[in-house]
Amino acid sequence: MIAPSLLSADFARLADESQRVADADWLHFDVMDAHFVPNLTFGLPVMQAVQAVSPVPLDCHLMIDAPERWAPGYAEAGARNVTVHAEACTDPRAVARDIRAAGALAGLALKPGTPLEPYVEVLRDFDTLLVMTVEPGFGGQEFITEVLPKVRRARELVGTGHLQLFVEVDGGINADTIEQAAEAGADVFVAGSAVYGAADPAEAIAALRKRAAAAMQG
Ligand SMILES: O=C(CO)[C@H](O)[C@H](O)COP(=O)(O)O
Ligand SMILES: [Fe+2]
Repeated sequence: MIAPSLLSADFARLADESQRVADADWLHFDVMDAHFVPNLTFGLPVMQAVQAVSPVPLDCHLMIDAPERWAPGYAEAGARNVTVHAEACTDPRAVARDIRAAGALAGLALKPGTPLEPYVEVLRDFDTLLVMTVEPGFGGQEFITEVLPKVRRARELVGTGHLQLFVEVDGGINADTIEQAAEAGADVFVAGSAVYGAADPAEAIAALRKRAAAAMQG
């Protein structure tokens, strides 16, 4: 699945920008609070406004402190998937339960330096694992190749049936890096600048999808 990130869209035209990626699978919505990450974007009221007009289901990535307080609201508003950061949660299982009870898929995100192993059992209660391939906070950064073993390990755990979840990668995904991520086992690809920075976002999505599918078959 390809999930363009609105972080790289024109914030003054969010309705149009969601229409421009109507062929995408999920529309990635990066919530930043200037505490968990050193940047501030948008929150629940803006998400509700986008949700009302978007032709694509929303994938909310909450880069915020105290996600337990806010995550269920995004699910209640109609998000398809709501992801919280492991580093910000005191009880990730409880957050997953609340997100699912409110009707969305539940995701757990790991920063590049956060290991997977301590979260393997917790992830049995989640639907999505978001592996950050840049330090969270900004779009347009370079893909961190060193994170790929974490993607491989997650795919292995899904392959053996220990986990059942989407393996999503976020940060620095473009026509080149998407192949490495797909080969390592990712199946959801967030792309901000590679989609919204392209002259034709629909074409960019199709090209990314094609490259990922070819790499996955290989
Ligand atoms: O979570 C994020 C940053 O914290 C964004 O989703 C991500 O950076 C997408 O932007 P790009 O594809 O330009 O790297
Ligand atoms: Fe994100």
